[in-house]
Amino acid sequence: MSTGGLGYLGPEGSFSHQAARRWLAISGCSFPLVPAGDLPALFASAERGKLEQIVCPLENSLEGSVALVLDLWLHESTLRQVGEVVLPVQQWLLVRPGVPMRSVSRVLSHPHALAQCRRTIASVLPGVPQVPASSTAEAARLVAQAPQERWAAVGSLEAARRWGLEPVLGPMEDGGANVTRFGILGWRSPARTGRDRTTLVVGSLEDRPGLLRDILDVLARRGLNLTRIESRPSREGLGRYLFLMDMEGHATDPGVADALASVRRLTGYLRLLGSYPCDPAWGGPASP
Ligand SMILES: O=C(O)C(=O)Cc1ccccc1
Repeated sequence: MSTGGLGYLGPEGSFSHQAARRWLAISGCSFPLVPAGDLPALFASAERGKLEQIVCPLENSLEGSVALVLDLWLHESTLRQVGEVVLPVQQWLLVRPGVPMRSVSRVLSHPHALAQCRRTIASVLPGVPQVPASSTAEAARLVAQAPQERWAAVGSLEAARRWGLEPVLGPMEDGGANVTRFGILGWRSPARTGRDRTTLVVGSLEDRPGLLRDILDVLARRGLNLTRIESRPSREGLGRYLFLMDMEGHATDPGVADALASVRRLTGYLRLLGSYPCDPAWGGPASP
C-alpha cells in the first residue's frame, strides 16, 4: 500500500530535493518528501508500492542523459512519467570551514556534477583524485562528516548550508547554461492540459535500412516536434537499441494518437512512457 510519499535522490540538499519541492509547488500536491540513498533504491521503493511518485534526474544541458535512470526505467520499472521539472543549477566547490582550496586532497560528487566541471577542476585542483558519490548532497554530507578534513565536494549552495560547508569557488561549471530536467514518475496519468509532452520508447525486431528514418517521418508528416531522442542498449546484443523519444503534445491529441498507431505498426515494440504537462518555466530547447 502506498504511503503517498514523493521519493527523491537524497540526502537533503540534493538538486533532486530542490526539484521535488518545485514539483509540489507546481502540482499543488502535498506528499511528504522521502529521501532515497541511491537511484536503484528509489525505483525499488516505488515498485514495491511504498511511494506515490518519484523525482528522477533525466538530462542535463551540459552532460546529457542520466543513463542509469533511463536503464532503470526501461528495464526494471513499470512507472510512467506524470510531470517534469526544469531546474537551473549551479555547482560550487564546498569545503569544511577554514580549509584552504589549495590543500584539498580529494574531490567528491555525483559523476554528472564532476563532468560538468571537468575543466575547472583540472585547472584549480590538478591531479587531485575525483571520487564518485551517489549525489552532490551525499558528497557534501561525506565531506562534512569525514575523519579527513581536507576533502571537498561539488554541489549547490543549498547543500553547503544544509551540511555546514563553505563554498570557496563557483559557479564552477565549464560555461554555458546549466539546466537539469527531472521527470516525475508515478502511476496515475494526468489529464491533458493543452501544453503537454509525450515520452515513448520503441525498439525494433526488424534490422533494416531506413527504419528510424521512417519513424521520424511519421512524426514530421504530422508536424510533431521531437524535443529529445536518446538510444540505450536493448540488452539483446551489440547494435540492438531502444530509442526513447520526447515530443510535444498529448497521447490523446488526434495527431499524436495517429502517429503512435503508425509507429507501433512500423516497430516491433512501443511502450508509451507517459503524457504530462510541460514545466511552465521552461520555454523548451533553444531554436537554432
Ligand atoms: O546529485 C544530485 O544533487 C542529484 O540530484 C542527482 C543528479 C544527477 C545527475 C544530474 C543532476 C542531478
